[in-house]
Amino acid sequence: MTDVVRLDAVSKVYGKGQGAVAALREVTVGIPRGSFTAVMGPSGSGKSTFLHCAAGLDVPSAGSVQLGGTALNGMNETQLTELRRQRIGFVFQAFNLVSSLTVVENITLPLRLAGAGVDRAWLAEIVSRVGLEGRAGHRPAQLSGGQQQRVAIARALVTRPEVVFGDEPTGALDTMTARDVLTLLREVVDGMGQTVVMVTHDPVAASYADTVLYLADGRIVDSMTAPTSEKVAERMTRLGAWV
Ligand SMILES: Nc1ncnc2c1ncn2[C@@H]1O[C@H](COP(=O)(O)OP(=O)(O)OP(=O)(O)O)[C@@H](O)[C@H]1O
Repeated sequence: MTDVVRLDAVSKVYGKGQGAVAALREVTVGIPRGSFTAVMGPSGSGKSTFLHCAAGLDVPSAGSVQLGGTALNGMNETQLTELRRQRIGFVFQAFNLVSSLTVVENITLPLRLAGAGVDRAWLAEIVSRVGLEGRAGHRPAQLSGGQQQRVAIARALVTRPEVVFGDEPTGALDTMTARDVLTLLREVVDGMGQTVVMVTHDPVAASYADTVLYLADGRIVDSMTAPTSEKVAERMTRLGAWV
């Protein structure tokens, strides 16, 4: 499998001088196309910084990031914004839907922002895959939390991005609803060939991934394939995440 995201010796330092914080330290990793990756680690280990650097939301202090073979280094903010809009999907803990827009308007918003047309067949397929048929005209307030996150996932998929990044996508959901959303993300990988990279604190969520990357103090210190929630929890305990 080819890597859709590549980080080579990526470091990120916030601040300067005495107050400088090294949030990432020479992180090198490749994310294979069509894979589901969970990023875990103790609080402050650099998970969000990793996601932000990989997604072009933040610029590394050193090292290089590639997305689908395109180097992000040297891109200006306009180019990065365009790249994020066209080639990356995002799913956040807080859904981040526009309350005044309907389900379909929310899903197609990235296309309208990019000035692109709507492929009706593709839209119908996405709405069906995320299980929102019959809800197209609803507004977010008329939906459950799980349904709202399904809208956000559909919105992330609508541009056929190279990769979907999730920042605690199930963090605001109850256990059962979270499992439904994780099952959907798994289907997005298995059925659509999408690549998903998700930051999570939850070993159960991580167990839906193909690979778990463990960050500690800004470095990738371990990875695990075929994770189970028990193995993930045990590894996190050894990292000192929950002591
Ligand atoms: N904008 C910033 N300015 C200064 N320091 C920052 C900034 N963002 C993050 N940091 C610091 O960088 C380190 C890594 O932060 P990051 O948010 O990536 O960790 P995390 O693993 O996502 O944490 P959490 O699980 O608590 O969300 C922390 O020490 C944090 O305080």
